[in-house]
Amino acid sequence: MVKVTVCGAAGGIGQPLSLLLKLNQNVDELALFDIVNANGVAADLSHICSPAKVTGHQPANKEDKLAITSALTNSDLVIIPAGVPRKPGMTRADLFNINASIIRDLIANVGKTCPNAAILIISNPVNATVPIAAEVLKKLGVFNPKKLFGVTTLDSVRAETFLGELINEPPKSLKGKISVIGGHSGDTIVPLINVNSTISAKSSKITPAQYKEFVHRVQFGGDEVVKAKNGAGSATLSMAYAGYRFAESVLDSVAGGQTNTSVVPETSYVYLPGLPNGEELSKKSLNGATYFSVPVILEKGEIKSFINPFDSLTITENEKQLVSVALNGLDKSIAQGTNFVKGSKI
Ligand SMILES: NC(=O)c1ccc[n+]([C@@H]2O[C@H](COP(=O)([O-])OP(=O)(O)OC[C@H]3O[C@@H](n4cnc5c(N)ncnc54)[C@H](O)[C@@H]3O)[C@@H](O)[C@H]2O)c1
Ligand SMILES: O=C(O)C[C@H](O)C(=O)O
Repeated sequence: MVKVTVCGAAGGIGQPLSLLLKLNQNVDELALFDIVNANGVAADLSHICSPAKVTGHQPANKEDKLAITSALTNSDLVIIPAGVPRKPGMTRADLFNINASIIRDLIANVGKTCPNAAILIISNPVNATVPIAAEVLKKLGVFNPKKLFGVTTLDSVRAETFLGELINEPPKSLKGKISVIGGHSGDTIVPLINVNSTISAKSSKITPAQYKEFVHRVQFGGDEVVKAKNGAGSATLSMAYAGYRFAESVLDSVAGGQTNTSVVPETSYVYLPGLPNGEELSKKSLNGATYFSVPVILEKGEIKSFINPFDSLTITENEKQLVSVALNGLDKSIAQGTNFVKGSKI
């Protein structure tokens, strides 16, 4: 019996993401929580003839705690795209003031109601909302670093698409052959295109200008969408696809035990000191950074191990330089998220 809860289910990401989850044959119950329209979205999806039973959970007023509790009770996987998106001219960091408290409060409910669930954080700024979630769970004494995931899959999806266009490869064949590590905003996002020899050989044919443009598009792909939507929000449909792709890996690992070796690891922004060999990676190659996105191997809904990108001899000096820039930006966001919870009552 697998229960998945989506918090923010009526939003631009929440609705298409919930649709994709409704189609997943491994899901027995899909609980949709939102402060608006959760019941409407649930009624709509419930008519689809797939196995998952869909339930809507919408608080009657600000004091109503029953809706979130019923949405989370017995949940195995909680996915959170709740919060505000960017408008043109904003950075993801500008969302902190509103989204930090939304994540803090939702995670406090997760920690109290379904502390063993795997948690996928989509809400921005991911670089800070994941540390917020970790600190809340630590305060509650239920933090399991193997089950807290910042969703950065959209960066991988973009890298596969944009590099595929450049080197004339179907993007599908690039899955797992390039890694996007670091964080999820601007120059904290670091695409590595040399981790696979076949791709590296093809990529070596692109010009330095094309490579520079590729890195920029991966780092600032979100801005392209924000600009094109012109005030109507940020990426929703590509994000629903990406969020589902990551959720599907988690669900596969729940259903099948260890991820099949033919299944490619997805990258996620995680708390390194809580993972086997994570502290070593952090100290040796990341100046002690505590949160970083790395390709993770899953087993039974949690991280079994991760792939250390620095073990690959193919990582270039240029890519190492991108990592050092990323670490500066990450430091500030991690401290901001951590300090926010220190001053909060949970
Ligand atoms: N990780 C990524 O790669 C990525 C990609 C795209 C967007 N995002 C982020 O995802 C978030 C959501 O984006 P969107 O376009 O779906 O926004 P949206 O405004 O369309 O939807 C957000 C939903 O969250 C709900 N919500 C607000 N407060 C809530 C609360 N306390 N509890 C439950 N639900 C609540 C709103 O009612 C709304 O339905 C934004 O922060 C955005 O920046 C992240
Ligand atoms: O750009 C945004 O604000 C949304 C998201 O993080 C994205 O990368 O598309």
